[in-house]
Amino acid sequence: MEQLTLQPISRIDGEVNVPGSKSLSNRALLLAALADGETTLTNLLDSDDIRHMLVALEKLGVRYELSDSKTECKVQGIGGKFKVTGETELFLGNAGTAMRPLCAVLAASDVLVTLTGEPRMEERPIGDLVDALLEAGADVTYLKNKGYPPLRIAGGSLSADEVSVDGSVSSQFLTAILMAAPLFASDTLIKIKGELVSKPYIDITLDTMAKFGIDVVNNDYASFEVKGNQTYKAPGRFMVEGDASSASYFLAAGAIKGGTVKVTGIGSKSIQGDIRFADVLEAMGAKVEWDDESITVTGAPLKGVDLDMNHIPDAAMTIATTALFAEGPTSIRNIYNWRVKETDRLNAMATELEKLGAKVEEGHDYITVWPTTTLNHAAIDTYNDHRVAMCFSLVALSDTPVTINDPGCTAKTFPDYFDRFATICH
Ligand SMILES: O=C(O)C1=C[C@@H](OP(=O)(O)O)[C@@H](O)[C@H](O)C1
Ligand SMILES: C=C(OP(=O)(O)O)C(=O)O
Repeated sequence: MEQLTLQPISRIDGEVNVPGSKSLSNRALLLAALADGETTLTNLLDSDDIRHMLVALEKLGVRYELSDSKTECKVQGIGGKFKVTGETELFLGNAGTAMRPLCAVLAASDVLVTLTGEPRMEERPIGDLVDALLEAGADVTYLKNKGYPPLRIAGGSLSADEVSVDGSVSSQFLTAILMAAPLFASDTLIKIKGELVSKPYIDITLDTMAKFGIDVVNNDYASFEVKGNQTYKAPGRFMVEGDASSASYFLAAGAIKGGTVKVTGIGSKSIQGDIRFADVLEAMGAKVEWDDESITVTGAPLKGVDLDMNHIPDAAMTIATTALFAEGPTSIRNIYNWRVKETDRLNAMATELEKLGAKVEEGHDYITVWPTTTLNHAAIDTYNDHRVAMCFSLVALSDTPVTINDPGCTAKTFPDYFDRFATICH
C-alpha cells in the first residue's frame, strides 16, 4: 500500500485556489444534460466523483466536449428526459451526488438501467429515496439488499400530487426528488418526514435549479412545491464555485499554524453551506476575513468549542483534527450521518485520533476530542475516505510527523490535495 509521510511543518502561509465544488459540478452536469440548449461549464472539478457522472451521462446518450484540463465542459442538453433503448449499466463508484440524483431522474425517464457502485456504495442507504419514488409510481428494484444499491430502474412517467421523503439520513434524497420533479407528469408537493439534515445542500440544489430555469416554492424546508412537465433551460454558461469543503483543510492549517492563508475561488457570496466552517474557526479564536471571492484566516491560539455541526457535515471532519491544537475539549454534535458516508466516519475518526494518543469519546451522533501535549507518530488508516486522508494531514502541524496510508484516496474529490497543501507549508 502506498504511504505518504509528512514531516513536521514549522510555518503555514500562502494563497490557494481551490478546485471546483463537487456538489455544484455534479448538479450542474446533470441539469445541463437535461436542459434545452448548450451549457458551457467552467471550473468543473476533475475528480473521480465527477468522472463517474460524466461516464454515466455519455452512456445515457448525452454529447459533451471536455477540455484537455477537464475543467471546462460544453454539454449539449437533450431538452427533456433521458431516452435510451436496451438495458444500460451505470457504475457510479462511491459518488453520492451521482447515485442519488441519477436514481430519481432515471426513474422518471424512458430507460432501463442498473445503478452499481463500489462495495461501500452497497452499504450506503438509498431506501428513503426509493420509497418516495415508489409513491410517485416508479419501478425500482433492489438487486442485492433491500434499501441499498445496486438498483434496477425501469423508468417511466411519474406523477403524484404529494410525495413524502425522509430527510433525516441524507439531504441527497430530497435533492434527488427536487431535481427529478420538474420531469413528473403532474405538479408535486414534496413533504419532508423527520428532521432534515445537511440543510444548506438543499440551497445548493434550489440555486442550481433556478440557474437552469426552474423555480421551486420552499415552504420553510418543511415542504416544497414543484411544477410538473417542465424542461430545464440551459443558462449558456455555468461557472462552478470553488469547493468550500476542500477549502477547510487550508483554512484550518492557517488557523493552527498561521501565518495567513487566503483561499480563493469561494467567499462570502458562495452558495455552499461549508463556508460556515470559517465561523467555527473564528469561534475557536482564529482571525477570519471575508471577501466576495476569498476567505483569509490568520492563526491565533485556539480554544475548544462545543457545537452542532449538522449544517457542515463534511467540513466538520476538519474540526476533529483541528481540535488537537486547541486548548480544552472540542465536541462536534448532531453528526449521526457521518456513519453512512464513505466509511463510518465517527468510528474512523475516533480510532485514528486515538492512535495519535488523543483522548476521544465517540457517541452515537457526536465526537469529543481532547488535545494532548505530545502526539504519537502514527500510520493513519484512511478507509478509502478522501476526507480522513485530508484532515489528518493537519497533524503534521504538530512537532510529530504523520503517515497517511493510501493518500491516493483523495482522488474522490481532490486528486492533487497533497501537492496543493505543500504550497502553503514552509
Ligand atoms: O448534496 C450534496 O452535494 C452533499 C450532501 C451531503 O450529504 P448528506 O446530505 O448525506 O449529509 C454531503 O455530505 C455530501 O458530501 C454532498
Ligand atoms: C459524503 C461525501 O460524499 P458523497 O457525495 O458521496 O455523499 C463527501 O464528499 O464527504
